[in-house]
Amino acid sequence: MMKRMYVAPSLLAADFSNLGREVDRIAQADFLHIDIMDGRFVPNLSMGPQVISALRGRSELLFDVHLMLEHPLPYVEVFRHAGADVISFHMECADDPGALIAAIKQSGAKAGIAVKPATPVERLLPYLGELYMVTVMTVEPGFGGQKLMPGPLEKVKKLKEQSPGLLVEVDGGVNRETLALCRDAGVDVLVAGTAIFRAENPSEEIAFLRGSSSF
Ligand SMILES: O=C(CO)[C@H](O)[C@H](O)COP(=O)(O)O
Ligand SMILES: [Fe+2]
Repeated sequence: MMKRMYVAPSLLAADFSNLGREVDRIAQADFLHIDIMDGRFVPNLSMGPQVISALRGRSELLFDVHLMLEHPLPYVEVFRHAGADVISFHMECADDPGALIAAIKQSGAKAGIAVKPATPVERLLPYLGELYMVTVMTVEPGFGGQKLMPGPLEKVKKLKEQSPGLLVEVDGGVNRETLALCRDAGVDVLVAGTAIFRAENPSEEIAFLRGSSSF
């Protein structure tokens, strides 16, 4: 029996002139992945809390907010208030990961940590017991539409061995072609922007990635 994976379409690849309608097109997903970029930690800017607030009334999906911010702490409460269910920050810019996890939990959200492709998984180990999710980046953060790097998938295996109950998400370049690599590594949550939002039929892509379809 194939493991059923969770699917998190990444809003970054949606048609920004029609975000409400775009969210309706992926209503049968599990999470909505929302990339927040500050132009400092990553060389790109994306969107702010207003977009999340605007979509919150339109969607019942769990909002999985991926903060690519150099200084995330002051924004935890802001994004929770806007409607985030899961808030993940980057290990590479966390002076005090314990304090960030505590702030996210205090806000009422579930806590996650994301890691860039070159960041060793060992840096996460002290925090695994406190986390709902770890996001393993399979591209350099900053842009959608890149090619998946297989190397970081080794981290997924290690994380699942250490902490079987933790949700391990992969982010970057996930599509029909790279799905098997992710599945073999033991991934729980697939982020897919381009593959889902640029598809003619996003529902079909979601079902295919999830493993509940025999396309
Ligand atoms: O965090 C991200 C980029 O920093 C995005 O979530 C990611 O790139 C998803 O887009 P795609 O599926 O098109 O690769
Ligand atoms: Fe992301």
